Amino acid sequence: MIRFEHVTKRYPDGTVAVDDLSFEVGEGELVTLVGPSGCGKTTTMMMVNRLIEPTSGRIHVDGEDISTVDPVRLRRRIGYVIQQVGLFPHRTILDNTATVPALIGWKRSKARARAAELLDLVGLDPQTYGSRYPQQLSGGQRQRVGVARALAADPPVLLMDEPFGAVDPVVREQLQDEFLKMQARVRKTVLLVTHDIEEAVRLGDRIAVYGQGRIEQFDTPGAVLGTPATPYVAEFVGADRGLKRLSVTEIEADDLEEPPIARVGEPAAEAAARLRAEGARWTVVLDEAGELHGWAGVDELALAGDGGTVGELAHRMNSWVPVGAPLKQAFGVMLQHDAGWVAVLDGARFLGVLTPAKLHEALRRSVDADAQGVARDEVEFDSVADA
Ligand SMILES: Nc1ncnc2c1ncn2[C@@H]1O[C@H](COP(=O)(O)OP(=O)(O)OP(=O)(O)O)[C@@H](O)[C@H]1O
Repeated sequence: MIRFEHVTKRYPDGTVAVDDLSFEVGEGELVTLVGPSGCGKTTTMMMVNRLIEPTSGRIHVDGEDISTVDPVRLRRRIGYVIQQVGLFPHRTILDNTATVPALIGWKRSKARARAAELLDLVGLDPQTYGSRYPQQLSGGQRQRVGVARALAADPPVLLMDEPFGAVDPVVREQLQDEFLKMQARVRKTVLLVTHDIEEAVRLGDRIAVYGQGRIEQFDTPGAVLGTPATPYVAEFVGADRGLKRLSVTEIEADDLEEPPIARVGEPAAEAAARLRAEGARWTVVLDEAGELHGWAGVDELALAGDGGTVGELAHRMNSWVPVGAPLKQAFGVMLQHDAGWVAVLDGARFLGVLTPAKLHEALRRSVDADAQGVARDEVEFDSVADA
């Protein structure tokens, strides 16, 4: 459906962005182009709709050599989704979505009916969102409109350049899921650019892993992850394997540290003196049942004077996760709340805290356990703290 034959692109300054590239995307197939910044992915994609012309080689779309096709006519057959979305700010969502059908001369009522259908397809109720303007939508919703608009003229081919790049990871996963469901229905021939191997693996029927201007491996996700064709691919995929492991390694009670603890009913000044003697600067605050109440700074407790209790001075603790949650969740919470540690709870009961050092240790244990074929708690491990 899309075929590259010995395609090279040399920019006027001499940069060879794409070097003798040959590959094919089958009809209804979704191929992801993945690789580091500057390796030529976007250049590859933009040659398909002739926003960039190759220096040499041929590109066929649907059996036709595209250098012989009028670019405007060509682009009607090719939907294009980009990260910045590029919606018209003064047009409603419905009109934005109907842009292409209107351009190619559909009647206004037909174009709008089609736009409503597509908004529905990407999970936006046209009654609710159709009359809004782009700035009245969230980033994720705008991305969906971008996809709906690209599909409006029902093109057989879809080019997507980092289509989910501008949204947070949670919304991103949602959009990816929805897109996959939609693709199962509409079966477009899709070329999707991403720098994220996880996204490439999730979405692609096949993946093209780019090195500098060339494809290092073009295969199914399983083959790319399982049997990387070159050391470069192994490294590219491997760097991310550790991160993927964060998603599958659960927090265990053994991973936790015991922080300084104060009880809600304890007089603040007394607690401060005790904690200072231990060298602590902050404390976790628990109630009588051992449940998490919050945290407090030792200096704040010291300033409270007579009569104040720890409970009165405690702050609410937002950075916590349940035991058994993946390490990735703990890491996410740490970043979200800019916290140096997260509390780990079993139900409401406080178990301990996970620090970045402990998180790293748990991750290494999990990797070593796999390598040695043993359980995680059997791994002999020299931590940095022991050195
Ligand atoms: N108009 C241009 N003139 C000269 N060099 C260019 C031009 N456009 C891109 N390049 C260069 O071509 C190479 C490939 O760029 P391209 O945008 O295709 O990479 P990419 O893999 O899509 O990167 P990213 O993920 O950062 O978007 C880069 O070295 C880039 O600097």
